[in-house]
Amino acid sequence: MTVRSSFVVVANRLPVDEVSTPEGRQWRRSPGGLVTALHPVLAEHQGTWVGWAGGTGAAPEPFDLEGIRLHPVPLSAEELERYYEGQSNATIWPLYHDAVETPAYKRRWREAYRLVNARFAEAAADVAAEGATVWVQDYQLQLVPAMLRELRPDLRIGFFLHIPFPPIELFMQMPFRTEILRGLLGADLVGFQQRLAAQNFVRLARHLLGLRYEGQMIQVDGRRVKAGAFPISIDTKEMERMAADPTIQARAKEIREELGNPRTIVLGVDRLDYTKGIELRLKAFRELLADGKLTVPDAVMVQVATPSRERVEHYQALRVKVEREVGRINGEFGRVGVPAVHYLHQSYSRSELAAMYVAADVMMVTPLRDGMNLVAKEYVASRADQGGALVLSEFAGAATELRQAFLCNPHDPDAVKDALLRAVHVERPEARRRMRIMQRHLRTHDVGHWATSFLTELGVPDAEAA
Ligand SMILES: O=P(O)(O)OC[C@H]1O[C@@H](O)[C@H](O)[C@@H](O)[C@@H]1O
Repeated sequence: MTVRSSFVVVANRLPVDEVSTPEGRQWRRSPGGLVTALHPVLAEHQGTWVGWAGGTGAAPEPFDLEGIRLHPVPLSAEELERYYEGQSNATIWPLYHDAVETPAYKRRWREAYRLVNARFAEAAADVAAEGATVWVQDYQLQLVPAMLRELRPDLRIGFFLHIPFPPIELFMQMPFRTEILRGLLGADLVGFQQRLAAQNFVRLARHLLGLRYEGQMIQVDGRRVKAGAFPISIDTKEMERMAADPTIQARAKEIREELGNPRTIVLGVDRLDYTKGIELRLKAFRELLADGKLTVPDAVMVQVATPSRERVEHYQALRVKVEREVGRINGEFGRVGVPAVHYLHQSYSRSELAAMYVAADVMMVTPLRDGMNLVAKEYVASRADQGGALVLSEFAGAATELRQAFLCNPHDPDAVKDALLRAVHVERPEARRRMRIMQRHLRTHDVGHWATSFLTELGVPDAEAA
């Protein structure tokens, strides 16, 4: 029997991982910030999360986990290739990130995207109670709001885009641009990470459909659709607590020792994605070694590059480039047993990452374009000792809030080198001052604050539960 909920989240992925235990395969809640933020609201409303459970073929039956109903949506192998790897991650992802890699446009990908979006919309329509609130997440599901409204005009529908929303000139490249825009306009509230992105959206509605707007309110088919900025954040308290844990602190010390107790550890933690600016960061480090401004083993770099979207061509090409650069740096500047760059193409647990944050003197977050970048926020929250320094690209959404970071333009190699050197040599009191201000901001602007602001704006009565 289908359980109906008054609060439904729809996202490409379910917030669960399948793990092997002695009792067999089991589902575990994944540690992401989004599910942490939404858990109280979901639990309070006997909420349902609609999403893909990973894998292809038949989906598991709906199940309950820690007070949330999980409703899996199936994807066939062909849909995985066309909807997820193709349209979502080889068309929309690069286009929305300033086309830093060339987007590919394929009709069969679009068709699969339509079909899969319709499947998600139908699943949401099935599980939503009369008058329920449905919150649709991210670029993989931009057609869902309009499809869902068509099926269920009684629902209150919110949409949040976690990645950037491009300026009109770029968006206009998209072959089915009107359909995407109409899809988003099916929501009552469309949320973005940045004010500029919300402005891009309302201007696009006028440009493409001739719709009138006032401020952030668009008039469409006799309805009002509101756009707004809601910068996402992390579970600050949980990050602070984890980083302060004695076992994490001990592990951080151990990491420093394993690296040979260098004076400066420079850290990068990213999905291996071409938007993240991993190569330009490596290049900046190499040039500083070549200039003699940094030396091995006084300074070492650790780059975690989590495997991601590995069957998509641009990602395969990036891996080759990054690994070539790492090899070049180690070849030129490493010694036996003392590499200059420790490159880790692996996934790490949250606790190991927390220990790396605590161990690092300088964190480098240098995306060419990023909706927010939560790694930057996690690093700041993890430094209860107010040590460390953050180098941050101006093109990460986080730069709007973390103004005390060492900000740089990632397109300018000299600016990246300069920011890195300033972060390496910053005086302790100045570094502490910067960290303190950023930490204060994150304590009030955590992921719970994000969810509450969005849901309150959407008109959910007891959104404070978030
Ligand atoms: O789900 P993927 O393709 O592994 O990527 C990880 C995440 O990357 C984020 O940046 C996207 O906004 C998410 O929607 C996505 O889930």
